[in-house]
Parts: sequence; structure tokens; C-alpha cells
Amino acid sequence: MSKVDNELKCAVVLVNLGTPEQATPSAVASFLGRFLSDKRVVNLPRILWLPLLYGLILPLRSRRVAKLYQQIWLKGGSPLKMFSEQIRIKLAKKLAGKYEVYLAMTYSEPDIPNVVQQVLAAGHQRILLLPMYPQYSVSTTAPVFDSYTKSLKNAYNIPELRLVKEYYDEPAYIAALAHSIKQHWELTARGEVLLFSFHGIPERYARNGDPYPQQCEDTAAKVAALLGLKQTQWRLCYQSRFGKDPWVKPYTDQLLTQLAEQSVKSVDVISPAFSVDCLETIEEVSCELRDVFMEAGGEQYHYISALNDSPEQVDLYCQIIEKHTQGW
Ligand SMILES: C=CC1=C(C)c2cc3[nH]c(cc4nc(cc5[nH]c(cc1n2)c(C)c5CCC(=O)O)C(CCC(=O)O)=C4C)c(C)c3C=C
Ligand SMILES: [Fe+2]
Ligand SMILES: [Fe+2]
Repeated sequence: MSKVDNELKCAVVLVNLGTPEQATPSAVASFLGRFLSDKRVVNLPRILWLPLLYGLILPLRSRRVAKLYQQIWLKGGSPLKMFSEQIRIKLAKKLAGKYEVYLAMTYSEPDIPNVVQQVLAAGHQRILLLPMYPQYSVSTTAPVFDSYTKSLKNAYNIPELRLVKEYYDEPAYIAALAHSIKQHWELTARGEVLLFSFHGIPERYARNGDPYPQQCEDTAAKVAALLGLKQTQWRLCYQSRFGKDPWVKPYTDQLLTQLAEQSVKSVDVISPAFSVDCLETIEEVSCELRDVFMEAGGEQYHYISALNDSPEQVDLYCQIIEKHTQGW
């Protein structure tokens, strides 16, 4: 390798989904409009979907969902953005002098095209794109790649790219989840069943080749094995259904009801698809789904938080970065 090659500057770009700028109906509508109009996320014919989205879904849903965001909003903004930024800051500190660390969002600011422009302006010629999704899905990781390539459409000299497609089976990720569960069990009474509740996707996406459900199964089985759990002590399920199509099953709400009806009184719930806590975990998993379990006869429901900016998560990302930048 020549001296010049050795001196190529490398940027790490963390990418998360995006989130509203404010907990208001108009800010929520603007975020949901960007997100749900992406064909990778909702792949219905545009001529049918866009009038429905802009004419009916956004006006109704934004008002309702803004109220939910208001309940989880932090002083500095949306939890998803705050936790993601904390991870960026901690990584930047750890990797100072070696890599510069940026944070981009697929469907809100700072968006991928803006961050890529910043990265180029800073003279980086190597980019490690690190979507903060442990499991690959056509609806999350693929749009990161789309937006990245689109943002360089007019560039004459494109930087070298590496993409972390997934890290669902990375030993440090499995160990971090197991550690977080064990830590929870040291602090509170252990539930009879541990639920791995992943964000769902439409069944059709899985049939068309999205490997997401297999990767979720692999993550959950590996964590359960590391914890030494028997088959009866853990279950996998999917939450956050959207729309009328069937989504991958079992659905978390239905499974919680079934468990309660089978006289399971206590559960611990973890959501390993979310690298950081957000609306879907703080409101849906830890509140809405708790109500489902309690109303069906459950007595103790504990949500185990996402890895967020814990030392285990920061170490995990450091290891992923080291692994994927070898030879750079
Ligand atoms: C067709 C719709 C959706 C698919 C497919 C989907 C996949 C998917 N999403 C995440 C992660 C997150 N989703 C979040 C919110 C959210 N997701 C959808 C719809 C789909 N998601 C909607 C409509 C919303 C907004 C809330 C609502 O209106 O109900 C979030 C949280 C964002 C935040 O601001 O906190 C995350 C994170 C994954 C991992 C995934 C597929 C694997
Ligand atoms: Fe989602
Ligand atoms: Fe618990």
C-alpha cells in the first residue's frame, strides 16, 4: 500500500431511521410522509398508496401519534435522536484520531445526503456506513443504501464504501443483550417467560426474500442459548403492525394474551431490533403491550430497555467498526 493510500481519511456514518423534529402533528406528518412514501417501506402501487397516505392516513395518524410522542419526549428532543447522538459522541471520543464519526437519519435531519456532503467536504475518501439495525430488512437497511447512492449521483469522484449490512449474530451483540437481561434479572424478580419482541414486517416482504425473520430467530436463539434457557422459558414474537396486510407472526399482543390465558403471570420483554429506545419501545412495548398482558390476567410485566448508549453498546460498535475497516 502506498503512503497516499495509508493517509486516506475514513469516516464512520451511523444511520438511524429518523424521527419527528417536534412532537407536533405537523412535524409528525412531515416525518411519516418521508418514511411511508418510500417504496422500500410500503411497496404498494404509488397510484393507490400516495393518495391514501396523503389524503387519509397522514391527517388522521399524525394527530394521534403526536400525542404519543408528547408522552415520551425528552428535554433535548426525541429519544431515538438523543440516544443515537449519545452513541455518536461516545464513539467519536473512543475513536478520536483514527476515524471521524457522523450520525445521519434516513427520514429526518441530519439526512444522509447532507451528512455525505459534510463527509466529502471534510476530505474523507473512505466511508463506513453503519445502519443501526442489527437485523437487515428491505424496509430499513436497503433505504440507507438507496439514499447514500442517490446522494452521490452527481459526484465525479466517489469515496470508497463499506456497508455493515447486519450484525444480528455478532458475538458482542449477543453478549450485550444477554448481559442486559442478566443485569435486569439481578435487579427485579425474574419473569416466567422471556419474550423477544421484534419490530414486524409484512409477510409478503419475507416471502419475497427479506431475510429479516430468519435473522431475528437467529438472534433470539443465540441469546437464549447463552443464557442457558430451556425452550419453554422464551418466545419470539413481532410487534408494531401497520395496515391491513398480514405481518410476520406470532403477533406480540396475541402471544401475550395467550400466555396470560395459559396462566403465565410474569414476563420480561426485550426488543432486540431496536438499537435505541424510541416510540415503539417506550410507548408500545413498555406501556401498550403491558396493558394487553395485565388485562388478560398477567401480574408482572417488565420491559428490558434497549442497549442505548451503554458501555456494551459502544464497545459493540467499536468492534464492528474495527472489523469492517480492516485493511483501511
Ligand atoms: C409499512 C410500515 C412499516 C414497516 C415495514 C416498518 C419496519 C420497521 N421499522 C423499524 C423501526 C422503527 N419504526 C418506527 C416507527 C414506525 N414504523 C412504522 C411503520 C413501519 N415500520 C410507523 C408508521 C412508525 C411511526 C409510528 C407510528 O405511526 O406508529 C421507529 C420509531 C421512530 C421514533 O421516532 O421513535 C423505529 C425505530 C424497523 C426496525 C423495521 C423493520 C425491521
Ligand atoms: Fe417501523
Ligand atoms: Fe423482570
